[in-house]
Amino acid sequence: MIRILAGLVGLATLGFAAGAAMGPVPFYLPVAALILAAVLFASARIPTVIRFLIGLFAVSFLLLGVVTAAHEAGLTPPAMEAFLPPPQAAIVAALLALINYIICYIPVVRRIIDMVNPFFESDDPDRLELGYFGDWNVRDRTLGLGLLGIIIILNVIQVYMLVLFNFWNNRFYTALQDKNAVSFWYELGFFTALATLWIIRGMCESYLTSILKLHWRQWLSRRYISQWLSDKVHYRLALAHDRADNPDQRISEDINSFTDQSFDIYINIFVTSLNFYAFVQILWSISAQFPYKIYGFDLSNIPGYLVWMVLVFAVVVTYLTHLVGRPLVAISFRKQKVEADFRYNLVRVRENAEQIALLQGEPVEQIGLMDRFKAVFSTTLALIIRQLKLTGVTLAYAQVNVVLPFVLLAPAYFATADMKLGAMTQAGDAFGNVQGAFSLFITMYGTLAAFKAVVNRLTSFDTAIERANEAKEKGVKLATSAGARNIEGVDVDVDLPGSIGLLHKISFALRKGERTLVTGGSGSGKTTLFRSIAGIWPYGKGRITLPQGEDVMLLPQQPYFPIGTLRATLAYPSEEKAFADDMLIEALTRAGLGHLAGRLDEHDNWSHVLSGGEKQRVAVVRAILRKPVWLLLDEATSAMDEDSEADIYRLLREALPGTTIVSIGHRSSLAALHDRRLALVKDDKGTRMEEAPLAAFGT
Ligand SMILES: Nc1ncnc2c1ncn2[C@@H]1O[C@H](COP(=O)(O)OP(=O)(O)OP(=O)(O)O)[C@@H](O)[C@H]1O
Repeated sequence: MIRILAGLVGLATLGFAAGAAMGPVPFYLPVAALILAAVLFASARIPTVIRFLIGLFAVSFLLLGVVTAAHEAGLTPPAMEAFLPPPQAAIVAALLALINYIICYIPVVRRIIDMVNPFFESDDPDRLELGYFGDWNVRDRTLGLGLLGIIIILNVIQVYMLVLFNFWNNRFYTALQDKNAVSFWYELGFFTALATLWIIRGMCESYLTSILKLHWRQWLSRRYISQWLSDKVHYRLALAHDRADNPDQRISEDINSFTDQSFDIYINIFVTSLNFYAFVQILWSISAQFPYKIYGFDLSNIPGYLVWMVLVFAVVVTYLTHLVGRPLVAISFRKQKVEADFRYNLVRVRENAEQIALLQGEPVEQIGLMDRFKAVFSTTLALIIRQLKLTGVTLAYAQVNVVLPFVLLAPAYFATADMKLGAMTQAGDAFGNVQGAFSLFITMYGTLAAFKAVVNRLTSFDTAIERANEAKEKGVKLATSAGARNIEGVDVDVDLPGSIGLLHKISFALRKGERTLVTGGSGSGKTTLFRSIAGIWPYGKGRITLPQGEDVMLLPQQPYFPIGTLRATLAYPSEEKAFADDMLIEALTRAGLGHLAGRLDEHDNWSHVLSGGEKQRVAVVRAILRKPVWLLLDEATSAMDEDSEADIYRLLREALPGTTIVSIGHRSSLAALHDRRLALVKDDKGTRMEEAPLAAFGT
């Protein structure tokens, strides 16, 4: 597509060049067309979203260029005269394409574009809600680029309308000054029509922008959530907690801010550039009408002196703003972190309400929470103070700007008898718009600083996810073998985070069909060894071989409960409706939870409702429903009395005859429920795993 456009612009170059050679077409048109054609050819390799914008500007260039050339050649009807675009508008379109191309090569901007781009390339299906115009099934790429294009066009219309307002300003005040009632009422009618269009345009832009941001956020959230949850990345991130604090906040808030701000910043800069172009011409052309003498030297002898004055003023203030505002990026970054820490700790109190109440831990929780809040307080204070300084600079700048145009224009106004008030107000308006464009950096400093912090948090999250993915390759290797019957480990090292050794060169075989009890002192590494067998522990080396295609299920001491219906809790991690009612009820009854059979569709936080023993029975129900080939029980019956524990083991043997059970446990009564024991034994040389007599356990 972009190559076809490049070809068209190439053809236009020839056409404009011929026109210029014959006279009427201005020389800058073929020059701009040639540069644009080169940009389009080179654009094949840049991100889609920017290529699309360049394409959009190239189409605008072609349209404006043809209109301009036709006008210069005297081919446009006189009735169209008032509506023709200004002669250099085509150049601005070409320039915008060039600028968009160049920014791709600024490293920090490129990093942001690379984060923005994937949505605009995505083939994911989506649904666009357009109110009265119905709902449409579209790909995200079509939705993103389509809405972006419309919003850009709406913004061009906005700038065009601002120029119309500027000229209206002159006519309106002149009519007032001349006490010309007819002209006054006519201009008021013109204003009403323009203002109506302004409102409709604004509403369309606001709606479409919000819809685009919302869909983009949805897409990004889906992508980050899937990366975070895939391949146990979330678990490895939690283990290496220094890498990316509070992933929840990055996914919920940072993505929201990113989609919100990156779009606003781009549109803001785009509109400001157009504004700048439109009004700098007006200000430039009227500079000569406003003589300004300093020590006898008339400044209006300098072409466009008003523009230069605004520029010098803005450069000085921009530099000052940068000096004052620079630390904002780091402070904003820290603020996001401490806010998330504070919120997370509040959630932890809510989640562990019972434990805290039983231990009467409220005072210490309060101290802990207020400590967290202290960090929020001091960071917010640092932010307030920094923003105060920045606000001082921007407010002072804004106030000076109120009077500056008049200070510069007044001497000429008073000295020139026939100068109208309208000319003065139009110049003041143009002055304000140009200075607004120059001071974009100043007014947006706070937003840019916050945005940079958000970009940093998302990129460091990306890096952390990448590292967590790399860590997947580390740790004990799990190999599956078609010929294997048992789970076997040979010379396995299991480490703790920070390369601290836990188990060194241990070898073991968990034999199919044989109930094995793994024992060892507290903290000897039994659970961590189970994590390695389950394939989630990323620290260590060696190889554990498992029989191919055989499901391994691990039941921890404290099972996880999602918030939802009891049915969903029992089926977890399968779909809520994965099991028929009679299967669920039978499993519940066999596990001693028959009293819950009527509550399958009750929605609750079941981990707070059920007793410790009941929770462990629910985990057993899950195992019965899933029927794994290997069932690893990590103190999974510790909350039950010895008789209940024996019942549960009997149930597992009956309900899962093809399942091999391997348990970790401390109770001597477990000996009778197993066929064999492996013990982790610690001595001066480290911890080793050895065969141990069952009878000797617990004595
Ligand atoms: N995520 C972790 N980060 C750092 N150290 C850990 C982590 N998990 C476990 N450890 C440490 O590894 C050691 C072994 O822990 P593990 O839970 O495997 O022991 P265990 O034999 O199952 O103990 P217990 O019988 O008391 O349950 C302990 O010293 C523990 O502090």
